[in-house]
Amino acid sequence: MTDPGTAPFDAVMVLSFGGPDGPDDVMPFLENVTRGRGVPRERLASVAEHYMHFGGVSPINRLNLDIIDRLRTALRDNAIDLPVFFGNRNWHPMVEDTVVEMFDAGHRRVLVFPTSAWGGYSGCAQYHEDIGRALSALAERRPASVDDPMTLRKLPHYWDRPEMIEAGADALRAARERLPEDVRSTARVVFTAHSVPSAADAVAGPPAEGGHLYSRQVTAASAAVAAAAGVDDHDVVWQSRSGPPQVPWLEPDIVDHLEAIHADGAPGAVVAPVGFVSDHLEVVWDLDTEAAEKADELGMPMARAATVGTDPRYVSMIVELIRDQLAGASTESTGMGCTDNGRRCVEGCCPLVRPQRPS
Ligand SMILES: CC1=C(CCC(=O)O)c2cc3nc(cc4[nH]c(cc5[nH]c(cc1n2)c(C)c5CCC(=O)O)c(CCC(=O)O)c4C)C(CCC(=O)O)=C3C
Ligand SMILES: [Fe+2]
Repeated sequence: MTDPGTAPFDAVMVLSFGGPDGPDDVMPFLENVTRGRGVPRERLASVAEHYMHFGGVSPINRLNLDIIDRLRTALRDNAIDLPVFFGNRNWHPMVEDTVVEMFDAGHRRVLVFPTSAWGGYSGCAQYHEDIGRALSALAERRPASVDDPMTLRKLPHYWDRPEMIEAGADALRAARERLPEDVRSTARVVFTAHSVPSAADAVAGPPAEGGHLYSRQVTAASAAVAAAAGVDDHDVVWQSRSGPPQVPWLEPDIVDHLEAIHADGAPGAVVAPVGFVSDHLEVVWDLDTEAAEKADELGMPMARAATVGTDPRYVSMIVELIRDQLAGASTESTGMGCTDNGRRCVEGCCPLVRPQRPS
């Protein structure tokens, strides 16, 4: 038998968040997402409403299937003969089922591409946990896997890859071109990413680095995209906060921020969703609906930049990440976020912080 530590990789799994495929899926999906994590009932009901505006269907599954389709083509074009599987944290196909399916098909060394580019609990550690949970399910459902184990290697954070920065910069320029001509050069450029509890961000990253890994990465990605697009000045804001209102999350919120820059005299805004790779619900609801309505109400022209997932460079980047591994990269040499079988990147990094309710 080949040593499982050195055998070549034999499959790829795209690991994502998941989303409902119809109205009956919405509540069970939301219950999976929150799994006992202090999200108030009212917030769930209002998020369910957002999904219901789109017939109870999140665009995320279709968008991921499209990325997978293009990835299969790109692997074939690069003579990389690896099948691509799909698994999710919160909705079907569930990662637990996909890992059993891969095992049954004979795969033992799998590269896992997460649809989050980031560090932090929600962007990285929780994907490691998904892998760990799927391996526990495998051990229960396929006892033979204990003696014939699988290795699932999560690929590293990729927010800083040149393909991401260049695709983001082109999307930003294209959005600016869609604004009325008289505000194009003076519109405020605003980058946005998913908010997280401030306490979670404070402990994100290797303990020795002083935390805030996620917000530091989002800030650095925004600066790099702005520079590549020739933008001198920009803001970084947050969106889609959840949790009880008394618990602090990263601020300012995009909608409040539009009011603030309008009051400050901004003649228009370009909103760039740097935190997301595709136009899933957080983008089409929180930006294209809520933020766009606010901009309308203020009479301030706003253009939303495309997410990078549709850019061919996104899929080229995935191929490069895979190629590095096929060339023998180790988890240590690969960069932060890359570990096997759900291990944390660094001892004690990115712990789950339970929301503290004020006493
Ligand atoms: C950092 C981050 C990313 C980016 C990294 C990544 O891409 O992974 C992200 C992505 C996404 N978040 C998404 C949806 C939701 N996030 C929620 C809740 C939460 N997100 C959080 C953080 C993040 N989330 C946090 C700290 C919570 C609080 C509760 C908890 O700790 O779990 C809830 C529950 C209801 C609510 O509270 O809003 C929903 C429905 C969708 C799918 C949209 C679709 O269906 O198209 C996607 C891609
Ligand atoms: Fe989220």
